[in-house]
Order: sequence, then structure tokens, then C-alpha cells
Amino acid sequence: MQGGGGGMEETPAAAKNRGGGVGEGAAVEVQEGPRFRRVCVFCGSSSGKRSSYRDAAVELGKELVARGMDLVYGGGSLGLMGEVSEAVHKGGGHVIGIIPTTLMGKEITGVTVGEVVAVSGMHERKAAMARNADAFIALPGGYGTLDELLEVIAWAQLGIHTKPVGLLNVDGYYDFLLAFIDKAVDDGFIRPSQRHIFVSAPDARDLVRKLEEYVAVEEEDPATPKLRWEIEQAGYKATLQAGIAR
Ligand SMILES: C/C(=C\CNc1ncnc2c1ncn2[C@@H]1O[C@H](COP(=O)(O)O)[C@@H](O)[C@H]1O)CO
Repeated sequence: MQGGGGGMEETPAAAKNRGGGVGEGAAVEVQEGPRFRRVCVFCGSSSGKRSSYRDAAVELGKELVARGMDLVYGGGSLGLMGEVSEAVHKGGGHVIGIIPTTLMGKEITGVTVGEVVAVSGMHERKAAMARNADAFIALPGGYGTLDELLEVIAWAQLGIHTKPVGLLNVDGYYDFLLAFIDKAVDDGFIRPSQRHIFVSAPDARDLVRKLEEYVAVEEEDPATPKLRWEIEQAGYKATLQAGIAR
């Protein structure tokens, strides 16, 4: 087990997509080949009531293995998290589970397969998952999944990263969310140019293909500052320290 995500190597594709180098001033040599190597999957810690949700999680796991892609996820073996991680692990793929120490323990997360990375809290987990993935996919899930999905979409909108984000809309599970996003565009809260900041598909194969073809949405206003991952993280740490000092 590792602490703080220190043992995980950021892939060249991940470094390129977050808009920076691996280290200060480092030149990143991006190899030709698959567009991305590590996919972060957000999904329910429950399995939901339809067998199609479990089937989709397993199918996604197999698709990642078939394409030689690693799985990054929130650790744990419960619900769809368990299904997708088991499928990748059984298929011989590499699984990286990022778990806050407070959630560790068999009673809470079950037995995590693959590489386990311990982090100090939920914010650190989300940052580590995002930093160490080249693309994101959301399967059906609840509040936790929605929080994780909407955060990476919001970060893409701000230019913090340009990594593709995909919604696996199993059996129309996310139809209402997609309709809500259309409403937000119609009512002027989301810019039309940002409507397709993420892609969606009903099955894993189509979704991964769309993610590989994804072209980042161009920022309409060139004056908008491109936020960088390091700046965001530094600001977040400073805020935390200020909060603790009070
Ligand atoms: C908190 C308890 C059980 C849940 N165990 C979890 N183990 C690991 N990760 C989890 C757990 N619950 C939520 N997560 C994270 O949120 C996402 C799923 O949340 P949802 O609300 O089920 O959609 C998932 O991606 C994880 O990152 C004991 O009370």
C-alpha cells in the first residue's frame, strides 16, 4: 500500500492534458499509441436495482482490459465499484484504488483489489484520482458519483484540464441529468459551447471510442486565464492552512 499517491507515476498523456509538464520545466515526450492509458471510473458504492447496471460495470471493466487501459477508482469492493474493479483485475488489468484512510477497513470498503493508495481525505482522493487519470467515465451512481463527475466537468470548463469526460448512460439512467443540462443551457447558466464538454453513450465500447476521438472544447473568451493544476492545488492548500490557523 502507498500513502498520499506518491508511488503513482503520472502518465505523459495525463501531464499533457492538465496543461503542464511532469516537473518544473520538464519536456514531456508523448508516445504515439492509445490516446490514454489510465481511466478514472466514478460509480455507485451500491449496485442499483437493475442487473443492467452491474452488467455495464463488468462490460466497462472488460473494455478497459481489452484496450490495455488501467483503472483508477475510489477503492473499495462495494456496489458497482466492486464490479468494475473485479472485472479489470480478473482480466489481468491494473487497478489503482485511491482510498481515504477513514474509509479503509473491510467493514466499509470490502476487500480492494490491485494497488491501494491511501490518502488523508475525500478532497485529496478526488485530486489524486483526477491527477493520475487521462480520462474520466461515470457509471450510474448516487451523490458521490455525481459530485465526482460534476467536479471534473467544472474543472474542464475552467481550463484546469482538457481530459475527456464520458457519461455511461446505462438504460437511460442519466437522461434526466442530460435534460437538466439542456435546460441550464437554454436558461443561460451553461454556455452552448460548453454543452459538449463531456460525451455520453449507452455502452462501454461506444463511449471509449468517443473519448478517444474527443477534441477539447475551445475557450470562447481568449482572455479567460487558463488555470493550472499546480496553482489550483497551491491555492487549495493555502486556504486549508488558513482555515486551520483560525
Ligand atoms: C461510506 C460507507 C460505505 C461506502 N464505501 C465507499 N468506499 C469507497 N468509496 C466510496 C464509498 N462510498 C462512496 N464512495 C465514493 O463516492 C463514489 C460513490 O458514491 P455514491 O454516492 O454511491 O455514488 C465512489 O466513486 C467513491 O469515490 C460506509 O457508510
